[in-house]
Amino acid sequence: MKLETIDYRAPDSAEQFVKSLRETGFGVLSNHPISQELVETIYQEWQAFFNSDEKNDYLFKPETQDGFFPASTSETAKGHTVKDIKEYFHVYPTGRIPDALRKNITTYYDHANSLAAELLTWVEKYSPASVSDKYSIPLADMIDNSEKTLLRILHYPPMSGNEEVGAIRAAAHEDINLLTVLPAANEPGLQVQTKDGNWLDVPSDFGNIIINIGDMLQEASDGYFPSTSHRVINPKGSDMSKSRISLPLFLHPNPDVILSEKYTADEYLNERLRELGVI
Ligand SMILES: O=C(O)CCC(=O)C(=O)O
Ligand SMILES: [Fe+2]
Repeated sequence: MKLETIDYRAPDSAEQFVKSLRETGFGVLSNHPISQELVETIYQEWQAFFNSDEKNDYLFKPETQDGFFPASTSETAKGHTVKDIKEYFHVYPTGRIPDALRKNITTYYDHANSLAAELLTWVEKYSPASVSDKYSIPLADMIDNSEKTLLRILHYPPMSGNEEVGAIRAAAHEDINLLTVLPAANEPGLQVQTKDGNWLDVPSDFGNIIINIGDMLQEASDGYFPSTSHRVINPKGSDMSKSRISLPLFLHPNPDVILSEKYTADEYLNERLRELGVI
């Protein structure tokens, strides 16, 4: 298996993109409309924020899940026992955001959401009728003005050498949401698991946008679109002294959206958050 980078502006980009999602759970787009300059500025601004003590003024609230999640309370991926080596901040439209960082991050949130809605129309268009018949409403409408869509700014600190044995930056996991939209991070490390169980580097050329399927789209498509396991491995050699910043946007439907015969979006999310032990 290989992950091909798809030119967003190519005449057959939609079809190729959905084919890649179906076969690998991932799609990589170049030449897309998200400003790389904006992404770079965000990486710089948030690196400074994570390096400062100000982050501690924004400790996350369990009820709303917005704010700063320190490394000490960071996630343990489903099925794992060791915490990931990361800290992060959750941006929601109604959540807390430091004033100085608000403008760029909310601009990015809006732009990435617009791209995401377009990509969901691509997924819908190239879903076989037997699959799209199962969608309760058009996929793009599911996320329209959703306050549940989450932008996570992740900081993987330099390796100290004192990490817990077996800990990695992000242990293998699947995302909970419909699709995840992720600009290539400022350092490599993201890998996707192939059907035969091997780990493959996701092309991380700066400027690419990486999209992956989450469990909610897998549920809504009755398994046609696979939610693929991915992870972020630790750097080696001189890269150990470098931080890594990444910016996944997790597309969440409005809570009342019917995902499948079994679940609304809200029921599905709560079940998963309970399993993770964060609510
Ligand atoms: O940092 C990355 O590149 C990916 C992060 C990720 O998979 C996640 O937070 O769900
Ligand atoms: Fe993920």
